[in-house]
Amino acid sequence: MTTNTHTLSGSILRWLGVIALPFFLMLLFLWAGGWLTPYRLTQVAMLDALQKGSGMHPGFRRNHAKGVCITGWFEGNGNASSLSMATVLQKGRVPVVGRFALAGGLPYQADAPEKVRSMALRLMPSDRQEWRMGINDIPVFPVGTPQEFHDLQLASRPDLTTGKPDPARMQVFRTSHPWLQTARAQIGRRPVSSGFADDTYRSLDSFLFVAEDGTKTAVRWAMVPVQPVMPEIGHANDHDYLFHKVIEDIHTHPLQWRLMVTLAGSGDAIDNPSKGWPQDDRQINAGTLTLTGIGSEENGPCTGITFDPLVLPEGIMPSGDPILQARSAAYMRSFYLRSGERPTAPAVSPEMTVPSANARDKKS
Ligand code: HEM
Repeated sequence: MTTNTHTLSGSILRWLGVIALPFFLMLLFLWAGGWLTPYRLTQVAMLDALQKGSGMHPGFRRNHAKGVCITGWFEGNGNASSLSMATVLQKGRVPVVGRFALAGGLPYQADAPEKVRSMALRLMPSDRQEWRMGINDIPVFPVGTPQEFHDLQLASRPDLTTGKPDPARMQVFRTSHPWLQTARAQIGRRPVSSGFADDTYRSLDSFLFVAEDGTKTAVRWAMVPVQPVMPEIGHANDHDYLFHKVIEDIHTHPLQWRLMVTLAGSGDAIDNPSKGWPQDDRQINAGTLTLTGIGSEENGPCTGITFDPLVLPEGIMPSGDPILQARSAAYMRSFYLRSGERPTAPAVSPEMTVPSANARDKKS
């Protein structure tokens, strides 16, 4: 009798195992595909929202679509090495590949003073502990969460008849997100420099520097131009004046930026890039970026790279800022999509060049 009961419960368990495992795997599959949580913000939904604003431009980045590749090096001075063990922050020079771009998914948009400019960098030390970053020339990010970013893309998408964002829809977004008013005002009144060369680019998101002994310090950083900052004058008759200017600048002489690291003060928002940090937070000059080459995205050295902000060396970690994870997922999807598409020629396509030895000598 006891033997029969054991045999029966054994076979029930075996059958449950046979049914339960595939059932569990099926649930997992449906969950990962977003079928069980239709309101969860997925990387697909995020990219759809970006595409609703810009339309479909095969082969181009789904954001910051208009750009050029840049090359040069970063020279760490060791000033930040007590805060982070990252190789790139020790004394020494590492090669850099990067990109200048305009925010937005339109690869042929006209350059204009109010448009957000960006610098993206891949710092490549010989021990492969590379550091990638995408940094923008605004003081704070317009939103604080991935959901807000998604909703802003939908609210600001162009109206089919006017080709511009519908003011009523934008007003609904602003009224329902009053806490973003301060960031919007800060972005609106930022000083605008003459071009890419004399602009300051900021991480906006916060990160953690990790020292040898494990101590973590919350930081943000900015690339601050060594070139004198000139006021914006605009060039209405040149559709690509910002790009033409930076191509000419780099062809004439190398361009340089200081990497200024800001240490969070007590009370600074670590997990929300729409909130600025006070001007009197401690800053460290951690090294100098020098750019000497500029060239087309068409088969250029930056085209096969996505500047995912979570590609970090040992010694730099993501903070709790939720936008970082969303960026990483969106950049991967954008990279995946564009890699399988054939792009048309980019709007600006300089041949990859470095300045003449003569021009370099004049600078140093
Ligand atoms: C949830 C928020 C965000 C989303 C969904 C998003 C999405 C994207 C996507 C899809 C790309 C194109 C990536 C590629 O194809 O390689 C991109 C590029 C870029 N993003 Fe974001 N982004 C977000 C927030 C930010 C923030 C906070 C910054 C801060 C500075 C930033 C800076 C950049 C830069 C500089 C690029 C251009 C990189 C390059 O030149 O290749 N983004 N973004």
